[in-house]
Formats: sequence, structure tokens, C-alpha cells
Amino acid sequence: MKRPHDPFPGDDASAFALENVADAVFAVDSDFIVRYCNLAAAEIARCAPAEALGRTCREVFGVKNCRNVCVLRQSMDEARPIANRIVTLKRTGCPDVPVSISAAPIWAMGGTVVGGVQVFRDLSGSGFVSRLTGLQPQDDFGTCDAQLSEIVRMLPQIAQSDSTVLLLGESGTGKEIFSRAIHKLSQRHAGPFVAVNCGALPEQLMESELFGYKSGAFTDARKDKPGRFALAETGTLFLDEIGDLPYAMQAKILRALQERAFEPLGGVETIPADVRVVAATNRDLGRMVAEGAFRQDLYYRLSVVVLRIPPLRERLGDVPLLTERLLGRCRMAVSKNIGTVSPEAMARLMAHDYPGNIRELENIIEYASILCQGTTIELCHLPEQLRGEVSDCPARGARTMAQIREQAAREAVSRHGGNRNAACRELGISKDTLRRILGRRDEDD
Ligand SMILES: Nc1ncnc2c1ncn2[C@@H]1O[C@H](COP(=O)(O)OP(=O)(O)OP(=O)(O)O)[C@@H](O)[C@H]1O
Repeated sequence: MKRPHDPFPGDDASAFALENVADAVFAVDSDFIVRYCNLAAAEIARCAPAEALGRTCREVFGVKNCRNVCVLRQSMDEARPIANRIVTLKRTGCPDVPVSISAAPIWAMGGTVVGGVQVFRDLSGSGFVSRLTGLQPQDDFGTCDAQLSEIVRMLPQIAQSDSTVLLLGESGTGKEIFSRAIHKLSQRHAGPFVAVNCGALPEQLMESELFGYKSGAFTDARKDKPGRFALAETGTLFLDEIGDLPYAMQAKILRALQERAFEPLGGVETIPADVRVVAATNRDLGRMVAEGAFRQDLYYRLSVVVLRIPPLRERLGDVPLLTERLLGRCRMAVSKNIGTVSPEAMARLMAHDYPGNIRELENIIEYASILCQGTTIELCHLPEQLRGEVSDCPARGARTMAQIREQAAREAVSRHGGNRNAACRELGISKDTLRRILGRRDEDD
């Protein structure tokens, strides 16, 4: 039976709703004993929701570094909600998982904090998009944007259809990543994926590159050479920058698409093409048609399914997620243990308009990872156009370990509004150690 004023969700509609959200949600009492755990949280804990109840959250989730990163404890200590803190959870026997955590205290009547609720989202890329599409984490798109999520949701159906797909989007928005995902989700996934950048092929070589040639077709053609259409047989041909195709080539591509066949240069025989075409462009094909620069018939043939990938500035909410993903890549490349981005640096990253889209963010994160000597990317590690006036990193320059330790301790105490117990918990040290680090002059603070 439901108790009056029970602050924890019981057998009611709100608990039912919480069960079904994709984010992990759990609630604890003031002793950090789990009183509620939804399905997503139980999945992370690798137990049934009922098995999580009555145990400490530390025990349930098995997080080794939970003392240092406990956002829930901080929220309860400071009696205030904390939103979207990105931390890396380290669990015994599991790979590190970057998560975004929001926490809020639960108050009893009279205003006492009697517990807390925490919501966390897995940012590792093995989250909801992977589950939705069945893709491997590296193929995941790192988005919480409604428009893009809708495209991702439709992707398996689109991929299965074998229709031509036209991807529209600015340079660096991830069009090639999408085309690879379409291939992997399609019936053709066991076949080859062949990418051609139409803008990078010299005009005189384009026909032979795409359709191949027979020996003797021209002076240097000593033996037959297959083109990209033949190489993509039974698979997917990705025609990137299709807007850059010369007008004459457009007719040949149209014919290959319509008749599902082509003739190699210098050949007389027509070769059937069992190829699915995904095309992409950052140009306005509609306008090019109106200006007579692009064939209308090819435009219609390509536009069976059109997907517009939004630029990053229209989905800045994805910046933390993408940053975490890109940091993971850099961590491996530069062999550094960079775990987080400071709130100030993240605010700057989220205020940028990214004319180069995800490719630009990728470069920024790589730059910052190279400069960063610690575990957190700070404002001073960002490229000049983002960091503005901030020049040198406070951590740079010669400092002793004792000075670094003292600064970390002071910052923790100040973050907790002077609450030393909370600072000790965050740092994972005893009160005696904190006192030793801060020195005698702080005894009377
Ligand atoms: N969701 C994502 N997660 C992580 N990295 C991504 C994501 N989308 C794109 N990238 C990275 O951004 C860069 C640009 O992506 P991609 O080449 O797919 O973009 P594009 O739109 O095809 O660009 P272009 O039009 O210039 O060819 C790549 O290095 C890719 O790895």
C-alpha cells in the first residue's frame, strides 16, 4: 500500500512513465540506499530493478571512482539540482563509460533533504541510437537532436528499400558516415562499399574511373580495368559531391541508374550493374537545375529519398555528446587520460557556430587534447578563436606537486561553498588529509 507523503515513486503512473524512458533513473534515500531503479538503470547495473532495491548505489552500479564523481551526493549536500555534468564512470571489469549526469535532491515535507534522484545518459555511443538501429557503436551518430533522431529512426527502413538516396548537407556534417550506415543496414552489407568524390576526379578521367575501360580503349590501356560501378557490384556506390559532376557525365550516370547497366570505355558490350547508389552534395541542386547546371531528369532520379543532415549550429545540443565521442578517439590517439571538459570550455564550445561542422569540432578537440596536460580540457586549451582573451593555462609553468594538490583542494572547498566535508568526499580524502594539504593557516577558516 502507498504510504502518505512517500517521497519515492511507488506503483503509480509516474513510476510507469519512468520505467520506459531511455535514460537511466534511480533514487536513493539519505543513506544512499537505492529506493527506485528504472529498467535502463537496472540494465547498466546488470540486474533486475527489484534486485537493486535496498542496496547502496555504489554497490549496485559498481563504480570505482564514485566518491570523486558523485554528482548525486553533491546535489544532496548542497540541496540543489545539478544538470548535465559529464563524467567518466570507471567500473570493475568494464570499459570506462562517459555519462551525462543530472541529479536533484528529494525533500520531505518541512524541507529536509531525505534522498536524491539521479538521471544518467550513456554517451559512449552504445546508447539509444545503436539500440534503435542495430548499428555498432562506432556507427552511432551521437545525436539527441529531434530532427536528426527522426532520420536515424527511419534509417533501417530506408536502408532496406534499395532506393537511391540523396544526402544533403554542408561539408563536414557526416554525410559519408550516414552513407556507410545505410550500406551496413542494407541487404547489401556483405558487398563492397565504394566511395567516389566526384569533385576530386579530373574531368578527362571521370568516365574511365566510374565505368572502367577495355584494353586498347586508349594508348595506355594495356589491359581491362574495372571502374567504380563494377567494383561496387552487389554493394553500395557512394557518389560524394554529385553536384560537381560535369553536365556530360550526368547523362551517363542517369543511364546507369535507369537501365542498371553501363558500357566501359572502348567496350561494345553492356554490363549489368547491381549497385545501390547513395549520392551526397553540399550544393543546392534545385537551384542548379533552375540555372541549367544540373540535369533535371538526374535530379529527380536521385531524389527518391532525400535526407537533409542539419549543420552542427542547428543542433548545438549535440556538442557535448560529440565532444565526448571525439575525446574518446583522441584519448586513444594521444595516449592521454583526458576525462572531461570544464564547464567554461564546454560553454565556449556550445556557443560556437561551426562553419566546418563536425569536422571542425573534431579538429578543435584534437588540438585541445594535444595541449592538455591534465585530465580536463580547460578554456586555455581551446584554439585562439574560441578561447578569446584567456592566454596561459594556470596549470602550465613550473609548480610543485604540493602546490598543485593545494590548488585542487582549495578549488574543491570553494566549489562546495566552504563545506569541507563535501570537498573531502569529492576528492576522496579524509578531513585530516585536507587539513594537512591546506596547511595551518587555514585551521581557523
Ligand atoms: N556522428 C559523428 N560522430 C563522430 N564523428 C563524426 C560524426 N559525424 C561526422 N563525424 C566526423 O566528422 C568528419 C566529417 O564527416 P564526413 O566526412 O562524413 O562529412 P561529410 O558531410 O561527408 O563531409 P564532406 O561533404 O566534406 O565530404 C569525419 O572525420 C567524421 O569522422
